[in-house]
Amino acid sequence: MKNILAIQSHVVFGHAGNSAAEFPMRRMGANVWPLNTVQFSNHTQYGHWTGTVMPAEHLSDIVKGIANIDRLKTCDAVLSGYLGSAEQGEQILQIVRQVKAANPDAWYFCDPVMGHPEKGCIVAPGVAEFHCKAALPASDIIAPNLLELEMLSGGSVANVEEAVTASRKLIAQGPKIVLVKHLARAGRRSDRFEMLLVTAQEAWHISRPLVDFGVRQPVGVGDLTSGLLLVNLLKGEALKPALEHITAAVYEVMLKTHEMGEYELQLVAAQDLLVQPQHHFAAERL
Ligand SMILES: Nc1ncnc2c1ncn2[C@@H]1O[C@H](COP(=O)(O)OP(=O)(O)O)[C@@H](O)[C@H]1O
Ligand SMILES: Cc1ncc(COP(=O)(O)O)c(C=O)c1O
Ligand SMILES: [Mg+2]
Repeated sequence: MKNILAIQSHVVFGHAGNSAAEFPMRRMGANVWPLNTVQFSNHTQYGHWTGTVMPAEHLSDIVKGIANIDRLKTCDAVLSGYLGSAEQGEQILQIVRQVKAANPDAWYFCDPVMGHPEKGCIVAPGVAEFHCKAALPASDIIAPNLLELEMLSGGSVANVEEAVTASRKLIAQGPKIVLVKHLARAGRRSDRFEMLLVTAQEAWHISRPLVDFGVRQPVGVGDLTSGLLLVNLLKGEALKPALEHITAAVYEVMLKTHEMGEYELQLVAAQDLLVQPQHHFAAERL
């Protein structure tokens, strides 16, 4: 079994951060150690929420406890996502160093959640800068959406070719794998949801149909996508089948959510489809 220390948000109602990724990662066969950066009532795209941002030291305190029972060496990957403060970022990098000292084969998978004010994804000040300056060079795998890719690479990205070039710019600074989770306006077609998986040698493009949710798009899709990719790669899947699986798995969740007329991702209802999707989308090598 692979063990993932998952450091991101927790929402009590609904699905975002660990509340979107923890169950699917377990359902895919990985052990998850959820370490929550915040505990909120609900995700921020409702416009208001209650709850607490964990003090930055809380993160290292918990990891110290795991080190004290000598289990840190069994950690195969650190996954980070939505942070409650920029100070938490510094603690996470310290934790990554500590995990890698205990297990030199462990990976750091960074989902650089930077916020999206127009969509209502609210992130604390300094978090975007933390991802650009500190998390990017420390990561082994990074999974930006289009806006995050532009912020990380320091330039605009208008099409697939530019997205590959921007991803390789990131690779030159640290990570070995870049997942562009949503090509959005830089994609080939506006009626499809497209992603890219890029390494120094390879680039894969994939697309799935858009499900019509109107203006109320489900949240937590990125967190689900990142978690599923990490599990696939930890299981030793090659890039192409890993990308194909996560594309179909997330599509099944979107379809189920739409079919049930819900706003929150229907992860429990779609759990079997998530592991064995009925749809298949073929990735194309660029
Ligand atoms: N098949 C699909 N049909 C319609 N919308 C989708 C589909 N897959 C993902 N989405 C939506 O696309 C958006 C992706 O958000 P974006 O900010 O680009 O990435 P991330 O979730 O990583 O932050 C989300 O609003 C999500 O609900
Ligand atoms: C608490 C929380 N965590 C995580 C996210 C990230 O969600 P997504 O996967 O859609 O980027 C959000 C987005 O609003 C959020 O409010
Ligand atoms: Mg995101």
